[in-house]
Order: sequence, then C-alpha cells, then structure tokens
Amino acid sequence: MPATQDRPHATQLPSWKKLSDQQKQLSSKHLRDLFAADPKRFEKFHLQFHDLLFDFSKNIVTEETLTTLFALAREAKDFKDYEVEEARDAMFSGEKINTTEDRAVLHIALRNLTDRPINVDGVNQTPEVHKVLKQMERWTEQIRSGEWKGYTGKTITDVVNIGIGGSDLGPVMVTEALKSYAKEGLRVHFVSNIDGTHLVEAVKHLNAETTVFIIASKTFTTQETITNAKSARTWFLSFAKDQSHVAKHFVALSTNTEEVTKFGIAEENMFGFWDWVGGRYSLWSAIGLSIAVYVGFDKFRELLQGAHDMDEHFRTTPLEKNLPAVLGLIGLWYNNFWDAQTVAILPYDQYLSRFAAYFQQGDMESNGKSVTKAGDKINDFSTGPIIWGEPGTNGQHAFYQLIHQGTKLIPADFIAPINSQNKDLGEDDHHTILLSNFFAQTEALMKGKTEEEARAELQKSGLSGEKLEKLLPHKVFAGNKPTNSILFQKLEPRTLGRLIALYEHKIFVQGAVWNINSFDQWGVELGKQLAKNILPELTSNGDISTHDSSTNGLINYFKAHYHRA
Ligand SMILES: O=P(O)(O)OC[C@H]1O[C@H](O)[C@H](O)[C@@H](O)[C@@H]1O
Repeated sequence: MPATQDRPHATQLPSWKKLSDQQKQLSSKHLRDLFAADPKRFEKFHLQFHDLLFDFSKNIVTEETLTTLFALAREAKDFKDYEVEEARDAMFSGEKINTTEDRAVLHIALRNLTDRPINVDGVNQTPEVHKVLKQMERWTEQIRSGEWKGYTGKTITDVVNIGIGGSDLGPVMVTEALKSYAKEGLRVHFVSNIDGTHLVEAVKHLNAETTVFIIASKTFTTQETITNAKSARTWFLSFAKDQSHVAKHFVALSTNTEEVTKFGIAEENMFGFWDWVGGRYSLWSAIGLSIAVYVGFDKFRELLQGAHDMDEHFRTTPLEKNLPAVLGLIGLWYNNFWDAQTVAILPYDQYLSRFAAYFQQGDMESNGKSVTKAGDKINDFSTGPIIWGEPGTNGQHAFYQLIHQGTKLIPADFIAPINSQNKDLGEDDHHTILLSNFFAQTEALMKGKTEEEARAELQKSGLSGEKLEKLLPHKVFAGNKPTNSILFQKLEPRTLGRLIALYEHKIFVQGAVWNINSFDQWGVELGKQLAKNILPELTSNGDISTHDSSTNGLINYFKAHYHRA
C-alpha cells in the first residue's frame, strides 16, 4: 500500500466520479418516469433467495447505476488492501481483518454447522464452536425439561439475561421475534440499563426459587452488567440466604474465565466464546443462550442454519446477484451521492419490533468511523448512516409524515412476512390490512401525488377557487422517495437467521468500500473513561471545579439535590 500522502481517496476513484455524474443526471428524473419507461423494472430489479424476495426496483437507480456501483466495489485496489470480494474472502478465511484489535472476524464460524475448518492462527475453530453448542444444548434441555432445579427443588420458570449492547440487543430482538415458538411456562427477561429501575422492575414479581440469571458479558468487566449482576445476586441471596445456592441460579456467558470465576460462578456454569466474536455479532454464540432456552435448541439451530445459508450466498455469489452486496451498494448510493443521512428500517411485523433497534448497534457501531483502516482522516465522504425505525403501521401514524413531505431524503427498508403466525382473529383479516398498508406506503413514497392529481381530488370533494388554491400545495406529495421491499414467507427461525445475516453482510459491504474497520468500537471508550473520573466526584465533599463550567455546574447541582437513600 502506498504512503498516506500518495493514497487516493475513495472519492477520486473512476467509478465514484461516474456515480457522481449519474446522480446529477438522475436528480432531474422521477421514479414514476423510470417505471413508465420500463415495464420490466420489477423483473429486472429484484432478487430471490430461498423464501426471501428482495425488490429494489423502487430505488432511484438504472442498470447503469448498478453496474457502476458493482465496479466501485471491485476497484480501489490501489488505496486499500482489499476490494469488496477480497475483503469478504479474507473475513471468511479467518484473516485478522479487525486490524486495530488484531482479531479475526468470525461470526460466520458460529453458524458453520458443517465440519468445514475455519482457522485462526493455524488452529481450526470449528470443533470448539461445536463443543460450546453442545454445552448450550445440554443446559437448554435441562432447564426446559425441568431437570435443572432451583435451590428448593423447584423447576425453573424465569430466566433473566443480564447484559448490555451486543450481550443484550440480539437476544432481546430474537426472543421477541420468535416469541410464538416459546415454551409455555418459561419466561425470559432482560436487564441491561445501569439504572436500578431496570433490575428492580424485572425481578419485582419473580420468585428467587425458580429464577435463573444469565450473566452475559464478553469481557465480564462491563460496569453496567457487573453492577447489575452483583445486585441480582444480592436480591437472590436475600431469599436463598446461602451462598452455595448461587451455583444453581447464576451462569455466565463470557470470554473471560478469570473474571467469571472471581464473580463466584463455577467454570462448569460458564459458556465460552472467543475474541473473534464481536459483541454486536454475538447472538450466534453462547450469548444466544437465552434465545435457545426460550425457543428450544432445535429452533436456535435453525436460526444458525438460516444465517449460514446467507453466509454461503454472500461468500459464493457474484455481487450482481448477491443480496447483501446489492442492499449495501444501494444504501451507499444514497449515503454518498444523495446526501441521505439516515435509513429507516420498517418491519411490518410486530415480532420484529426490535429489529431496527438491534441494527442501530449493528450498523452504527460498525460503520460510525471517520478514519480509514490505514488511519487516514475521512473528510470528503460520509460513512455509516443513522439507523432508526419502528414497526408498521405504528410508524405511519407517527413519523411517516416527514418521510412523505419533509425536506429530508430518507431511504427506507420495508420488511414483511407474507403469512402471519396469527390468523383467524375475528371478522377482519389483520394481515391483509397490514400488508395493504405496506404496499400502499411504498407506492405512495415512489409515486407521490402531483399538483394536477391533488387539484382533481380537491375539486371532486367540492372545493374550488381561493380555498382550493390555498390548500393545494399542502396536498401535493413530491414522491420519488426510495424504498427496498423485503418479503418472506413466514417469520420462522431459519428465515430470521437469513434476514439478520443479510443486514450484517450489508454493513460489511459498505465498510469494505469505505475502507474502514467495521469491527472495532473505540468511540464508546471516551465516555466510559470520563464517567470513571466523575463517579467519585459525585460522592466527594464540596463543589467540583475540575471540568468545564457546564459539567461543573451540572455535577454541583446534582450533588446539592441528591439523596442517596
Ligand atoms: O459483552 P460486554 O463485554 O459486556 O460488552 C457489551 C457492550 O459494551 C461495549 O461498550 C461495546 O460498545 C459493545 O460493542 C458491547 O457489546
């Protein structure tokens, strides 16, 4: 790789320049015209993978745009180590692509249920992965069958996962998504926030005799998790009294045996994983134990299988037919050439209510970077988008107004099952109503409503003259708002696995084009460091004057009004 001063930026690449020109040409066109000009647009711009249908025809793209995006993904060899396909191969072969932490990135190994060896430093990781899966399976069955008893000999009814970030969001999202597969009489709860309220409210109605705590922390040093775990232990011991009962009620998911043992959890109750599992990619590892116990190990295995299906697709399919690549490159198109700052993820499925929140961490922690892998400051293009969203149709009654008529461009992903898990509720079919909204919204966002159409509508409703003219501009929809539509048969574990892995690899593709490290997260450190300094100041005597006037003012105001007990 050339020295910093000789390295071209992504923006100087031939395809980048072409895309910039194409954007200028396309900005005078409307999606309506693109559809009118080509009746085969849907046929051309959709892909299918097993039960997933990915329609990207309602994007402001032409075949030329896509060809140039694929070219962009393949060039840029001269300023980085890998183009996208090479970067992908490097990940799959266990290379240490997380360069700032000198780690491999192998969540794909966690769902490799085959015997294909995946080596790190010459050591095949597959047998170890399968060993932990076996251990998880055993424990899951013990809990679900009632064989594992609490300290008074009762069957476990409640499992509380204590973790935060990647050790919380994945299990929260997936247990919600697969709720319909849950075992009757076994509940899962999640405690993540250091705010004591979270723990207090979670355990309020639980019985210590029938509750198991899963302490989930890759590092086992995360302040929130360890504090919550200690308080959970205090709560538990206030009933169980005897320290020896902790063994039957606390298990740990971690890479840090030493800290787990120090906490008082026996090694046999620890489920391990490895430094090559990033927190936000860890639901497939032991971190998924709460999922496995809730839905059963077979279903957890199906989830892994689904992700593995997508891994294989991503690994072996040319970019042109590769779902994560197309999703990623279209996202990059808006991010870098249309100045879109955000992406809305809008699942028309109540079970996917935490999907957007999950990928807030997945995407924003991965691609929220402003230096390249080589350490060059990025100041001429934008990296990871802001991810947000809520399930439809709730979002429609809340924030869609801004997507339709605001001044910002918000590309959106619409996601829905074709068949609901819940049918025959009464007179009306909820699911067709739900899906009619999905189709209507994507159509409305694409087409909009012209002034002529709005005028005709107002006239039809009996309005005319000045009244009509006054109202008219408010009734116009510009349209031309891009959306992706993803439909799948039913929210089954295997499908969910495919869907999550699709978004994971989308993040990978974008990070690879931008040449950033999508697998570290140094940005979360500074606040943690400062909080460590501030904590003793909150309980010390007298006013604080070591910070800026705002921070001093806030701390001193807090101290003046805080009552510890
Ligand atoms: O699993 P842990 O080591 O407790 O880490 C939990 C979380 O905290 C960190 O601050 C990171 O930002 C996350 O990526 C991580 O998932």
